[in-house]
Amino acid sequence: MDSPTSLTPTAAAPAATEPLVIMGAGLVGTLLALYLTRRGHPVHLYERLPDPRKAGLREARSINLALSDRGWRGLAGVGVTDDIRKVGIPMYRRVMHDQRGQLTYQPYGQEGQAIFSVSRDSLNRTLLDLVEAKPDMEITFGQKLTQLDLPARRLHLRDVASGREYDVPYQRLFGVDGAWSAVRGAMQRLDRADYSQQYLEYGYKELTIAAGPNGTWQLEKNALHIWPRGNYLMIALPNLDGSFNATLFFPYEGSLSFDSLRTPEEVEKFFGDVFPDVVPLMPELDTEFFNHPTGSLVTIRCWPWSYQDSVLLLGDAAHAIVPFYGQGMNAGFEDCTVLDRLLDDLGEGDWGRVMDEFERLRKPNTDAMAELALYNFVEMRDRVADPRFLLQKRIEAKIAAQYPAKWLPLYSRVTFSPDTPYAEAWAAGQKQDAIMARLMPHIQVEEDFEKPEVQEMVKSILTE
Ligand SMILES: Cc1cc2nc3c(=O)[nH]c(=O)nc-3n(C[C@H](O)[C@H](O)[C@H](O)COP(=O)(O)OP(=O)(O)OC[C@H]3O[C@@H](n4cnc5c(N)ncnc54)[C@H](O)[C@@H]3O)c2cc1C
Ligand SMILES: NC(=O)C1=CN([C@@H]2O[C@H](COP(=O)(O)OP(=O)(O)OC[C@H]3O[C@@H](n4cnc5c(N)ncnc54)[C@H](OP(=O)(O)O)[C@@H]3O)[C@@H](O)[C@H]2O)C=CC1
Ligand SMILES: Nc1ccccc1C(=O)C[C@H](N)C(=O)O
Repeated sequence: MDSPTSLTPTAAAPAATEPLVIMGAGLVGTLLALYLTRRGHPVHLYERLPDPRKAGLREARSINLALSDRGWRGLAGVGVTDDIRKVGIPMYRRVMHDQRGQLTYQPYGQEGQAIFSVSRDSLNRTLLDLVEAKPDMEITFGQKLTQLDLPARRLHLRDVASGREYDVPYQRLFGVDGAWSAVRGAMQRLDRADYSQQYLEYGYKELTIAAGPNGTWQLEKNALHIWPRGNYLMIALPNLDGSFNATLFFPYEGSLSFDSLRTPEEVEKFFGDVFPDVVPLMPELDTEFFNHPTGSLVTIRCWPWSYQDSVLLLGDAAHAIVPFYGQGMNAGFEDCTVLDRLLDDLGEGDWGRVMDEFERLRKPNTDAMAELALYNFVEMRDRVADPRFLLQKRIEAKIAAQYPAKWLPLYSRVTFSPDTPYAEAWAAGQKQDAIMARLMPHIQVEEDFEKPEVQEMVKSILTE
């Protein structure tokens, strides 16, 4: 994890009575609230949407999420892992489905290592329950931030139900209002604010693979399923009720695209041709395809993430990434861990310093994660269908077993490390890719790895 270096702790400030304001009660906002309240601060959370626990399910997108070690560490810091573990399903491997319905497998890590499928809604509700149980915590739902006066430290909010508009002063504001952050929007209008957004030419559509009789799973339960098709892909993550949430990542335009599938017949023909094994398990395919929204996919980078000592962006508001590594929420949870650690190390006497240090530590790592997410897009839609790639992964696992001190696969560094900085993982992964490019021409089948000349080559490369 990003750790502060050679910093002198400053004296902790007396507990502030004015609440810290958090804008956005999504995944990261609620976790952040738990961290800040644990430090003795009153917290006021504002959220644009109604309380999901009262309003029922909205038409949620990204229905389930992969939670991995960084996310678990973030949850562990406020002692809530047990609550979440109850609603998670471990996924130990990728299962690839080819066009004839044949399966290949790729374990995520070592025996017993898994990423967890959790429902966004359960996670959000659980975190909200935990937040609400704390004293000195206020959550106001249905309040949308419409304007932010940064120099005057004043929020302008609209009560969504009544339309009433009002101002709220603050001393410290945490902008955790997601990829389309209004807090960031205000900061972007300042002098020397950098901002970029890059959309993929792909969108995503969420679909359902039905549960079998008595809530049984019709595909392997403890796995993440992938239908890699070169230029596009579908994935599926398991739910507790026996269903799977499938997501099609597909071009917006072109000969095979959202644009080209206009009728139920076209959708059925397309799915029947390219995903034949799963179509019989998707009885609502047509309705869902035409009724569910098509989501866009974007990488957002900005700088700075803070304003004086009064505003800090975290989570997607600071670094929205495409979902292909399953790390957006995990990175946001890691933001909370890093901020908490900085507050321990630096004290709370100088928030400006804490905020500066936070963005300095986090930015290179979330930039690296943005690259990794794009890298995994190509891997998931294309490379996992290539037997040579799967062979390479098996060889990497053998190298890791033989030289554990020298080789940890990139996926493990990103996913199964609670704290390796993303930038360090990405740099090591690029080096490993270069090594594998030298080695693989000498390996045609798995047994070739045992040949003395290959063993010699591996040894010599690793000691270079
Ligand atoms: C298809 C898909 C799959 C994904 N899969 C994974 C995965 O497997 N693993 C993973 O780690 N990540 C995944 N992600 C990323 C993950 O969803 C995000 O990183 C995560 O939701 C970010 O949390 P957040 O709290 O920063 O933002 P959000 O969860 O978006 O929360 C922001 C909150 O702020 C509120 N808000 C917004 N604007 C305002 C305003 N003006 N006023 C008041 N409130 C406001 C919103 O209503 C929302 O509740 C996925 C994303 C997508 C799209
Ligand atoms: N990096 C990525 O590719 C993606 C990341 N995500 C993350 O997951 C979170 C939850 O996703 P989900 O529930 O689907 O949220 P939504 O995509 O439904 O977005 C929530 C709100 O953000 C605003 N919004 C959405 N798309 C855009 C856009 N292209 N430009 C400007 N504003 C937009 C809209 O606000 P209004 O109604 O006021 O206009 C919308 O109602 C998001 O907040 C985001 O952080 C989600 C999708 C893609
Ligand atoms: N949650 C996701 C959402 C969309 C796309 C991929 C994921 C993944 O989790 C991929 C997984 N990490 C993998 O590498 O197989």
